[in-house]
Amino acid sequence: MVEKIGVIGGGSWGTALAILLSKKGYEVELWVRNSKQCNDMNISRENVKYLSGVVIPNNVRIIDDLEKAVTDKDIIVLSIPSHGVRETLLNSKNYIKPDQIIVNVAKGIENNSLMRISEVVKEIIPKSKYAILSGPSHAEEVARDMPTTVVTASEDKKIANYTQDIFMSPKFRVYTNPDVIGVELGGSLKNVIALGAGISDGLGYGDNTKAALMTRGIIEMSRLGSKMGANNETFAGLSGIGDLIVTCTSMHSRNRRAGILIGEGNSLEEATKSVGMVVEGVKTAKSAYNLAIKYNVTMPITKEIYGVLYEGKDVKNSVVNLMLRDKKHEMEDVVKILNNSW
Ligand SMILES: NC(=O)C1=CN([C@@H]2O[C@H](COP(=O)(O)OP(=O)(O)OC[C@H]3O[C@@H](n4cnc5c(N)ncnc54)[C@H](O)[C@@H]3O)[C@@H](O)[C@H]2O)C=CC1
Ligand SMILES: O=C(CO)COP(=O)(O)O
Repeated sequence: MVEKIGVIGGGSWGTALAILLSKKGYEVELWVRNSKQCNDMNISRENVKYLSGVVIPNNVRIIDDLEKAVTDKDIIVLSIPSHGVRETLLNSKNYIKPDQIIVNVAKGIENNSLMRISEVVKEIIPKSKYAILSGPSHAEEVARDMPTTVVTASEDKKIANYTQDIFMSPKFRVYTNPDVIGVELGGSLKNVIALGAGISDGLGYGDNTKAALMTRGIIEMSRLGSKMGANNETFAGLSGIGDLIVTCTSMHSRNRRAGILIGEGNSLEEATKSVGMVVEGVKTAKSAYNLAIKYNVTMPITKEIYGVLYEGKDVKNSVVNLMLRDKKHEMEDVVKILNNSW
């Protein structure tokens, strides 16, 4: 049986995944919200704005009709920015049936509700079959067939295994993990740390500083995850440290690039405008900051990034604040986290 797949969201990631899935022989429809962009993509067979230089195969049907894109699909891939997921699901829920599998690839946490995407999906389509696909996977490289590894998580093992089979290819290796909370949090929270890594680069700091941000960053991500019910080991995997590494070090990273611009003295608005694609870490910084308060978890890096983005804090003062915190035993938190006694 040929699987029918609707990829909802024609940004860089949706386009790259539509190409990957179409090469596997599935029937793929790619929904692009903007009609002009949809038309342009049909003419040029390229997503010039979000993924230039990559040919979109003719067997990917590019459409702007959301109803058609979700109707009768075996799988619906949600590849829109996290802040657009709720609205898009509300607009399409009447056409989605409970036996269709929803694979979310967005990495973010809602600002007002502080909900993860699985929770948003469950609220709007209560009986849906849900999986998340996440990990170190820049669209620019996946679309060019560069070896990439990711993880899919679902509460239902059968759905995780099915999603693994659907996406797996010789250049795209998919692992499974039952920990939906951990995989969702890892992919979302790493974007906040990546903004920090970019800011550090923009300030002219070096590899030592970035290594510090990444190492202490994964610790505070795990700390929050632990309180929210994630499995701590997940943060040592592809959706945790793996994605943190790629996002903090790659020039493809939208979050890191925005951070660099902020570190160089640009405003948040100037930075996001210049990147021109979704910088999920900006909104997630607000959600993570509020989750840290809600769960009474210490997240110093996230707190400083929030201060820079939303309270007009000077980035240099933030570095000073982080460096001059109270003295600590390095492994204290780690042992507690690993023992699940945090
Ligand atoms: N680009 C990448 O390499 C990867 C991105 N992701 C995640 O995938 C999600 C999508 O990211 P990208 O494709 O990079 O974004 P993008 O910035 O390349 O494109 C976003 C797309 O979503 C559309 N859009 C924007 N706001 C919308 C809304 N409110 N409702 C419906 N559609 C809307 C835009 O028109 C555009 O087509 C994000 O959560 C991102 O973190 C995950 C892995 C890799
Ligand atoms: O999550 C991503 C790659 O795994 C994409 O986000 P960035 O572009 O910020 O790295």
